Amino acid sequence: MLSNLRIFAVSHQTIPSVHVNNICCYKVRASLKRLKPHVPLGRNYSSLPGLIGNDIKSLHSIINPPIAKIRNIGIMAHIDAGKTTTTERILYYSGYTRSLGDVDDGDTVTDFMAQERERGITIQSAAVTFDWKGYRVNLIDTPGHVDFTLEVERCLRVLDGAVAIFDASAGVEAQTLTVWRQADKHNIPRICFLNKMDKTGASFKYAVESIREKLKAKPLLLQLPIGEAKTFKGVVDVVTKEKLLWNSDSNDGKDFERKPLLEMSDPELLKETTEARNALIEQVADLDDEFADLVLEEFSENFDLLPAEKLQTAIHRVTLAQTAVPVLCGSALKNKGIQPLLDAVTMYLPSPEEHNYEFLERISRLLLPFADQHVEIPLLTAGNIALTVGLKHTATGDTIVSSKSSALAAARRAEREGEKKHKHNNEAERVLLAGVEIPEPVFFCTIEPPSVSKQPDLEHALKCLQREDPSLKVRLDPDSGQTVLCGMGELHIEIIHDRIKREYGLETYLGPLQVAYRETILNSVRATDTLDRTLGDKRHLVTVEVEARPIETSSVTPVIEYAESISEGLLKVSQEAIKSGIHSACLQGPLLGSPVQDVAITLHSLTIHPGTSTTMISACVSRCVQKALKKADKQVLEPLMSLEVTVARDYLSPVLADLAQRRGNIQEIQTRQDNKVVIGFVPLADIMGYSTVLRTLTSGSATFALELSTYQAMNSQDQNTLLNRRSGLT
Ligand SMILES: Nc1nc2c(ncn2[C@@H]2O[C@H](COP(=O)(O)OP(=O)(O)OP(=O)(O)O)[C@@H](O)[C@H]2O)c(=O)[nH]1
Repeated sequence: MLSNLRIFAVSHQTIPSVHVNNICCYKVRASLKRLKPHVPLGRNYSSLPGLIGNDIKSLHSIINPPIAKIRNIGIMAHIDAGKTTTTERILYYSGYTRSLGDVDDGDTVTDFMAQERERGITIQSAAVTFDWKGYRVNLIDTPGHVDFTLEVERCLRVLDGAVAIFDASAGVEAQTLTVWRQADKHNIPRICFLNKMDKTGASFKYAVESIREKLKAKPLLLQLPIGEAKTFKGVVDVVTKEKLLWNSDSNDGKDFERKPLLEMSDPELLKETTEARNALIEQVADLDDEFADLVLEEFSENFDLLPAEKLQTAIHRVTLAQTAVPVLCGSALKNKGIQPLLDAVTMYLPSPEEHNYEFLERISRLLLPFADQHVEIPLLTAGNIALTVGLKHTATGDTIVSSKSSALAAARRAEREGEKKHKHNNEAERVLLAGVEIPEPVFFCTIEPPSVSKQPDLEHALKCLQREDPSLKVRLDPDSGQTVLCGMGELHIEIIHDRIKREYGLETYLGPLQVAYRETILNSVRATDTLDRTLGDKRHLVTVEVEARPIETSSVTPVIEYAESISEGLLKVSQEAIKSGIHSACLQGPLLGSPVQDVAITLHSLTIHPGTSTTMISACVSRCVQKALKKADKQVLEPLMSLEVTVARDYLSPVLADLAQRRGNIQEIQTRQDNKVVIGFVPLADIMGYSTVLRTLTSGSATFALELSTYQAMNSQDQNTLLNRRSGLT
């Protein structure tokens, strides 16, 4: 019986059907050979868990661990904070790989897409499974680049907890804020890991402060670093008052020394740790009444007598309640601090039964993931993460349930509990449960197959990629008939292009990358239209009057209103047709053919000759709305991006001068260690290809993060230049 199964759709090659027993080893082995191109060079298949030879037995033990011993967690962070490196260390220390993968050498387990290996970045989330001290951990490594923010969000939906990784020399960065907000939205308890403690400029204090200030979170300091930057050699466990030192001679970090802090050998460190522990106890007591009672009743005289386990249990509760976040530190690259991080994952993050889910779900074919390798499994108990294949109509963000009636029951329950928003929707809509929020694409470009005969193959490839990645939008240009790709950023579209080539064997041609503008109207206008057509012996006759007026919504979905004079009976038969006519008209504005935002359409009158088809009603309404939009005063809106550039002091001036030329609006310049952080806004049209320019300007020392902030009105001069360029006048 499957229950509480959360679906996390990824496109992977599946392996032939296998049952988990020894007889099937050969089959697994054969399929792994077929998957060989994905397996990192220099890595041994036998290092993959539970898939080979004798190791296959271990799958029995890991498939069905008790639910309390399962942790479904994600790793999330700003780009380059070290998620993949940390994941590699985790897999190594938990015994699931026999060598340490390195992003810089392109041989990690979780970055298994060719593009990830080549670029040293994570694009697609990878799921891996391993055991740690009797716990089963399902872990998802998510991308840090802002172009793949949807990928992060779809992972968060299936997780019970997350580890947020920070670069200790940078603290909270732009994308950390985004993923933190996403985790807030999905109520995911977190622990923080301050990575790169070995790096020049690393500062535990600075990073903790930035968590407090920028994330508005309460950090619980469970560790203190021993040394910083070049001198970093270990951590102090504040809860147990022990020091953990990694032997600098042992380069894989497997062995380390854990010793109680003693007055004789470490008087200073002991004093500092005792103070930190007392502060931690007070902080947790403030947040947890049960713990406060315990401390007051039994240990108020001497906090030293409070057993570590009592404090750990209270920290677990506080973490689950999300009133504070445990903070740990280390250096994944230098192999320090990873084992205590794993202990903290099992100790403080929730098991699936502690994370409240509404539904029980059932599905027929399941695969146990290990990055790009899978084993089909016969069943799965509650609380696990698995992959499923072959679902034809299911896309990322959907919730799969056992039956419509259970979904309706769940929806009714949600409604009773206050989610009234579905109340007025029809039944089909009510069974749709909370999905992932799909960000609006800001770039588009045309894509063409090498020959017309390959068009169906291209359509198939795009359909598959879209199901996996809903932030990729595909549409047909009605004028040219060309296929248009809409995506989150330059890198996003580049990767899609590359994947079509590598995974579907199709060489395609991309047109120039263009900014996705929008349009709006500035005044109210009315228009009337009549459609009178006879097809065969049937007359289709519609007369309609609409009014278009500007409103403030920041949405491309038009608000639709009906005048009181329109009878309910008429609306009943034609409402869907009217809606679709209005929507299609607003998808292509009169200025640039871009979506129209911030507009309300009122239907003032409608007469329909009996026998008129709904298609004709829709066509007439659409034409009439387009007429009205054309008559109005119009305005182009352009995407305004929020930008954060981190740059060494010496390069600040050229970066600022360059941004000024790009219509950049600088809001603030912060100091972060030896770096300056420039925060501001810049129109997307002026920031295309910025990574190359920034690299040249700063000799590769700067990084930046870009995110859609809003759509803003263009000034008339810029708008005219754009319109002239589009119409071929300049
Ligand atoms: N000094 C130092 N460098 C590190 C550490 N961890 C990772 N790095 C380096 O930081 C860079 C980024 O590491 P990744 O592990 O790819 O980071 P990521 O967060 O997975 O990156 P994305 O997936 O692209 O967001 C690489 O060059 C790593 O070698 C660390 O503890 N110390």
